[in-house]
Amino acid sequence: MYIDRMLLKNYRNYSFLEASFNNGFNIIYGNNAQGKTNILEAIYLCTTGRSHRTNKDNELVKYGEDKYFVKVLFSKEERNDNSIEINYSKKEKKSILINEIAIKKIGNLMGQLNSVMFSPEDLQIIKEGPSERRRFIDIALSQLKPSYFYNLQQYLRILNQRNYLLKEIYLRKESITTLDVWNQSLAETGSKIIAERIKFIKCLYKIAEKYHKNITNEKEKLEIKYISSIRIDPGRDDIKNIFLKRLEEEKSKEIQKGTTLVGPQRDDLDILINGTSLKQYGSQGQQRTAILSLKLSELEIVKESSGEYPILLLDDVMSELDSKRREYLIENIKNIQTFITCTDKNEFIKGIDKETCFIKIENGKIVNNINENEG
Ligand SMILES: Nc1ncnc2c1ncn2[C@@H]1O[C@H](COP(=O)(O)OP(=O)(O)OP(=O)(O)O)[C@@H](O)[C@H]1O
Repeated sequence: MYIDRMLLKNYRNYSFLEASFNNGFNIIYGNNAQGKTNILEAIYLCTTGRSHRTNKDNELVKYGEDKYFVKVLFSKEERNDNSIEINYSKKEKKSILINEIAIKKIGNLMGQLNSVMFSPEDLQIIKEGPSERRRFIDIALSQLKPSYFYNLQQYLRILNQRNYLLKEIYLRKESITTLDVWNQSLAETGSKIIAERIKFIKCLYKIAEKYHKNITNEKEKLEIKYISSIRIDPGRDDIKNIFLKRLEEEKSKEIQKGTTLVGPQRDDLDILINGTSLKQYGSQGQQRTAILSLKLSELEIVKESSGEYPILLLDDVMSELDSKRREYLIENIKNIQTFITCTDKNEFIKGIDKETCFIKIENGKIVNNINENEG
């Protein structure tokens, strides 16, 4: 799949933008703070319905305006005139249209236009707390499987209600009579989420391990394990029953604390290099290589499951990688439409041997849009 054209109105620092892209590399270059990332953000918005930088649509509206408009026109194998349009006004709700038809739920957007974003902030997946790692899995899986997205939304609703009930039980003991019903719903939905995550991480690990081995000349072995707070033995245990058992075990502690202590909202990933924790002992370079391997495997998983590569968004990452890793990345994304932001376009000319579109951005405007073949 690839994006042919994009339109923006009053989005971030763009009053109006109309841009055409090619199916290969699109290099968006210019000085700092000119609006390069804003273009990638708008593409990402059309794939997930949310910005990768903020949850607040207000922030996306150009200063002094009260609504924004984003539209991308894209081709897929089965149809080449698809469109996604997002309209947001500070006074009304956000509306999303797929092929000119408004969708009722944001979940309908998932899987329409897939993208993988790779930016320096992705290091947080390794460096920060578990919520960053869960976010990574949830975004990837929601695009792959809209049913996962719906389950997750439902799970979060049940979790909120159950947490509310736990607080109430602490004050009024008799409220405990309804806890079992909530436990059943929580375990039913939560076990599906855990099962999907385990399956996804298994696939991701299998592919990422190979990439990592190649990049490091077989010196490093990358391992990724799903660590569940309900302490299951992946593939062997009946997740729902173990979940219910763990809720029973934690019951009095949960009532004391007024919150649910086990479930997918508490799970994490263990990422290891040669058997030791990458977060604790890995160098910045090793962490970057691991992220590169993860992102490359994500591309493969989307291709395997949907039949088409997603769009790749590389925000400022090229300058963070050494030349060997940069060449490895370029070599492995040859058949993927890629958007690259950078300050110096000459940095990339070496190694890019297919048609490349260079787009120079200055203060929220395209100052050229040339399709060049730099050979
Ligand atoms: N809602 C908004 N309205 C108007 N301008 C905005 C809005 N939000 C951000 N900006 C402006 O957009 C610019 C930043 O855009 P962006 O993040 O795309 O920069 P960039 O070109 O990728 O820069 P860098 O190379 O530093 O990463 C800044 O000038 C900022 O003031």
